[in-house]
Amino acid sequence: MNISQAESVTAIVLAGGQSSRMGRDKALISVNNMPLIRQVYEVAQECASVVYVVTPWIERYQDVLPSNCQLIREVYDLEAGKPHGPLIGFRQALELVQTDWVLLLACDLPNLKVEVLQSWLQQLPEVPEDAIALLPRHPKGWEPLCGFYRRCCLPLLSEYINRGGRSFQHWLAEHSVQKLPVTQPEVLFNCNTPADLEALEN
Ligand SMILES: Nc1nc2c(ncn2[C@@H]2O[C@H](COP(=O)(O)OP(=O)(O)OP(=O)(O)O)[C@@H](O)[C@H]2O)c(=O)[nH]1
Ligand SMILES: [Mg+2]
Repeated sequence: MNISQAESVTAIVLAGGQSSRMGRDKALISVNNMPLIRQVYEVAQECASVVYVVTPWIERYQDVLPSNCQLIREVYDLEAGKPHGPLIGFRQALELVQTDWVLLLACDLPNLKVEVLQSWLQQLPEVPEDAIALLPRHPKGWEPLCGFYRRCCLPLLSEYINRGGRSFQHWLAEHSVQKLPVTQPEVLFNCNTPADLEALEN
C-alpha cells in the first residue's frame, strides 16, 4: 500500500474487556509467541498512520507494546468496578482522530492479516456518503469490532450514548452501514474462550 492510503486511516484497538469467558486476560495470551494485543497492534500499524490502544489498564499492556505506542487511558466506572463498555471506549478514542476513516479492532483477533485489511482499505472510496461504517456482516448482525467507521459519526455516537445506548448493534441499526464483503472469514475469528484458544493452537 502506498503512504497516502496509509495516512488516511487511524486504527483504534479496544482492550478494556473483562475476558470473563476466557477466565484470564486474553489480550496477554501469547499465540505463536506473541501476546494477542501485540499481534493486533502490529497488523494495525501496517495499515494505519496512527494506532490508539484504548484501555483502563495501561500499566498492564505497556510492556508488551512498543514504547511509542499511543495508549489512551479509558474512563472507568468506579461504581461497577469496570469500564463503561466498548462503545464508550470507542468514543473516547474517536474524539482524538484526525483522519476521515477509523479502523476499529478488538484485541482478540489472532488471524488478522495485513493483506486482507489493505484490500478492505481499497474499498473506502466506494462507500456511499450516507453510510457511517463499512463492516463485515454475520447472520445475527454487524461485526462492529473489525471494520471501518467515518470520523464524522462521532456526533451520532455521542447522541446515542447520551440517550443511554450502549450497544453497537442497536446503534448501527439506526444508521446506514455498508456491508464489507469478506472472502476470508477466518480473519474474523475471535478468541473468546479456552476452546477457541485450543482450536487455534491445533
Ligand atoms: N476499551 C474497551 N474495550 C472493551 C470493553 N469491553 C470490551 N472491550 C473489548 O472489546 C473487544 C471484544 O470484546 P469481547 O470479545 O466480548 O471481550 P471481553 O469483553 O473481554 O470478553 P467477555 O468478558 O468474555 O465477553 C475486546 O477487544 C475487548 O477487550 C470496554 O469496556 N472498553
Ligand atoms: Mg471477542
